Amino acid sequence: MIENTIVKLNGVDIFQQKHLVLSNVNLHIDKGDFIWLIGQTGSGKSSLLKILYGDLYISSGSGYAVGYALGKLADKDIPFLRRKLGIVFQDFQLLTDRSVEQNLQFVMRATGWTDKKQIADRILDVLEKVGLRSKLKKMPHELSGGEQQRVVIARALLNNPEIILADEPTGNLDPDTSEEIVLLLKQISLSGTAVVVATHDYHIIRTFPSRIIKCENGRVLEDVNIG
Ligand SMILES: Nc1ncnc2c1ncn2[C@@H]1O[C@H](COP(=O)(O)OP(=O)(O)OP(=O)(O)O)[C@@H](O)[C@H]1O
Repeated sequence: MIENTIVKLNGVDIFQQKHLVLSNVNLHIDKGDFIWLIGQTGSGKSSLLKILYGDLYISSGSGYAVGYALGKLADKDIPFLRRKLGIVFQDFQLLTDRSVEQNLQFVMRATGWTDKKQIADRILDVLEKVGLRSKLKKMPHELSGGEQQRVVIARALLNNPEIILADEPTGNLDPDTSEEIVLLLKQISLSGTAVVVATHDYHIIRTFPSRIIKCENGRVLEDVNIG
């Protein structure tokens, strides 16, 4: 496997239950790539992301992501696979009864961190990256939607992932805040972490032009131009 390759799908068919959602998917993602993922509701964007984070299994073709052969994933591999991926969804999924710091600590403990100093340092490090160092002790409801989404991105960065998968990360945000979040994700990609963003927002794609892939009629199309 070439050193820069983060994801490689070859001839993969993607099913939800018995329904073939996407067929013969070929996809190559390198270190530091920033990719827009578009397509109508129900076209298969989330299903494609699910294949990458081991929530759907590959039954035909071959797939590789962050060091794992997706066709051979055992249940015990999945937590380790997910540590190398950062997942960011539209609804922020922060624990509402815990502070920013406690939300991040919770994930770190769950993913095997034990040293208190290392945990504290890493939390400050990721909050610095998303510009929220001063919000350490705040509760989620004390933050704006954009700030909450930044905490979710900070959480996704904790284990230094090779790729961030973001499913409609700006779906609940106003246009200016959406741009700030995408700018942050762009910066993250420039530092070497690949980023895939599923979105319906063509305006933001035009603001931040990059490679576009599209789910359409059961296929994944490459190098799409949205005009
Ligand atoms: N858990 C499931 N069980 C069965 N079918 C499903 C399941 N989840 C999704 N599907 C079906 O798979 C197809 C693709 O859905 P998917 O969620 O991947 O689309 P999407 O492009 O992400 O849509 P959206 O833009 O609305 O998020 C749809 O036909 C959907 O109904």
